[in-house]
Amino acid sequence: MKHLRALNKYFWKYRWRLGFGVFFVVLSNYFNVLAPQLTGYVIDYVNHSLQFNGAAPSTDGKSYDILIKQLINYITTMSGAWNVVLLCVVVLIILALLKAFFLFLMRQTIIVMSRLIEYDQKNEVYKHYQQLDALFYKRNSTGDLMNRITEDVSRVRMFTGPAIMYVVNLVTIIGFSVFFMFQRSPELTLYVLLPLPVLAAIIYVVNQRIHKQSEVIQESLSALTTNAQESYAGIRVIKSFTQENTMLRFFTQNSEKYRQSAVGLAKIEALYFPSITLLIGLSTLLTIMIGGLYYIHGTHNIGPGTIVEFVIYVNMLTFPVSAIGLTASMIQRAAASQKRLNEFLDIKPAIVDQPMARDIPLHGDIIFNNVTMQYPDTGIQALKHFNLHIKAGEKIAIFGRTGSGKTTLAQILLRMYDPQEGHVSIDGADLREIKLAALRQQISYVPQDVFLFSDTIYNNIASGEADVTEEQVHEAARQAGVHEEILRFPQQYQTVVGERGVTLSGGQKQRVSIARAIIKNPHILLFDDCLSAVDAKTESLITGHLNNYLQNKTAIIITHRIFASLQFDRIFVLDEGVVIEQGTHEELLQIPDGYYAALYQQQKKG
Ligand SMILES: Nc1ncnc2c1ncn2[C@@H]1O[C@H](COP(=O)(O)OP(=O)(O)OP(=O)(O)O)[C@@H](O)[C@H]1O
Repeated sequence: MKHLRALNKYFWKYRWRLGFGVFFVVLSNYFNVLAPQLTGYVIDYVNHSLQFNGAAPSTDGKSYDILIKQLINYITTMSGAWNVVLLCVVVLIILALLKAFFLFLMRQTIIVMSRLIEYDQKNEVYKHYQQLDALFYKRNSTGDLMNRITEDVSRVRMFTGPAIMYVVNLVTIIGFSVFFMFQRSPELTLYVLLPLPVLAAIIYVVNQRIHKQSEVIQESLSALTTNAQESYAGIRVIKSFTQENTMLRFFTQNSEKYRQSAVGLAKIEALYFPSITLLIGLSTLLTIMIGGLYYIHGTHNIGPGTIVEFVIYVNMLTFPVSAIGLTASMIQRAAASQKRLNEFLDIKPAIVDQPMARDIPLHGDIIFNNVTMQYPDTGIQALKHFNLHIKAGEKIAIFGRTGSGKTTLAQILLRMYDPQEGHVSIDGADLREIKLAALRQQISYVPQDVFLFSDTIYNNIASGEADVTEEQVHEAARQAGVHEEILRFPQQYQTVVGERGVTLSGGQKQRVSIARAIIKNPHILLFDDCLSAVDAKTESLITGHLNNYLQNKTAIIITHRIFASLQFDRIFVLDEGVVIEQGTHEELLQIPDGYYAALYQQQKKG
């Protein structure tokens, strides 16, 4: 339950809605409990007036609510049982309407509040997800992240809405009805309420089982979501390796686990409701039996009216009491879900703005000083005492075998990870002294694994840049050598890419991604193997454009290909996290058995 304390800030925010909601529940239940008193009285009235020639029964020793008392006073001045019955029917209808009206207002306040909290909470979780660093995303599966922001938030809503409503309803209805029952006959009340402790015990035991089972269900649902999400994302691989059946088997296994636990829960719940109905039935039976005995023996001032009144009270208690279990399990599930949400919300992103961080305009004098980077989860040392100095305005290329640390270098420059040792600075400022947003806004990055949003090509290129013009988008696409191809699509720049639209080729995606980087027009550009999927002709077209575009910019181009038409000031070769060769193209070709020279010869032959 302590996990739910995280919701207090929302309850405070919506305190007026909550306060009014509780008030409406109280009012609706108040009008609800007046009905049995009036029904009891009218039965006694009819009974008495039939026996004593139209005389009203005495109310001595019987206490009624103030409103009912007023009505009874008025009734005693009336003549004719038929008129009294008619008046009582009208009053009962009015009471039912008042009850319904306040029930409506109760839902309008408490349930609406729960929807508002759900909305706020989803935004809070999403915002927090956005702030978390790359390591967090490595450690947690997408299915799990999705599950928490959807399923867990929904379960918490069941607490902030229905559960709170049921609890307030339960407390007020029990409070009101037990109060009036006690006033009427304490003995009969005790007998009628006798099955309640048994009910509470059953509810407790069953709820423990429901809670355990719910936890199992939630876990298997997470596994199932992850499983399904990976199959959709990797559908091309699955199909090309004809792994559909294997994936289906895997999904069916996970699904079977979910089915078993869900069916288990349904069985427990199936037992639960009949037992409650049985115990409530027992209360009704006790009311009629003991109330009947009192009436026969003429004791306790009990007549048929009181018996009917008690039967209505007992039935009135049926739903709220049977909802105890449901409500308790809602609260337990919400607590478990909020615990899962808190686990993520309590994670502090490792990469954050330091208090002294500033918004510095960057030109691109980049220094890696003795940088060692070890990935925390794998323990792999990707850079080892790595040194590199790139002067502002230089264009450098980085070569190296796969896994030599090239992408890691880019990740560190963007502060996706902070190195364990050493310093990285731009224009003399340590990366940690530069505001994260300022740093990332001033570096255009084209990643190795291109990602485009399911949106139009236009929006993908313009992404994030508020005031770009159409001409700028077209020019960026021209520079990236993809403008002509975009114009060939029927919808041109309005073509939707991805799941809902056209699937772009690998090379087209890379070039749209380059156009997206170019449009930012930053001083520093970081291209990670971003021309690997284009043919030689397109490559020389793009590198030709880039030669002009990159003038006066600092560019780091990570690649496995030697571009004939792109002039680099210096070239570096990495191996196992250190620089093993550096110099100009000509200098590197002079290194006997050098990696670069060998690559050049190999590509020349090709
Ligand atoms: N997020 C990560 N978590 C753990 N280990 C990683 C991570 N990213 C890379 N590594 C490891 O760090 C080493 C360097 O990887 P990196 O991606 O920097 O190589 P690379 O030179 O860019 O390779 P490629 O040319 O194939 O892209 C590799 O051994 C890799 O397995």
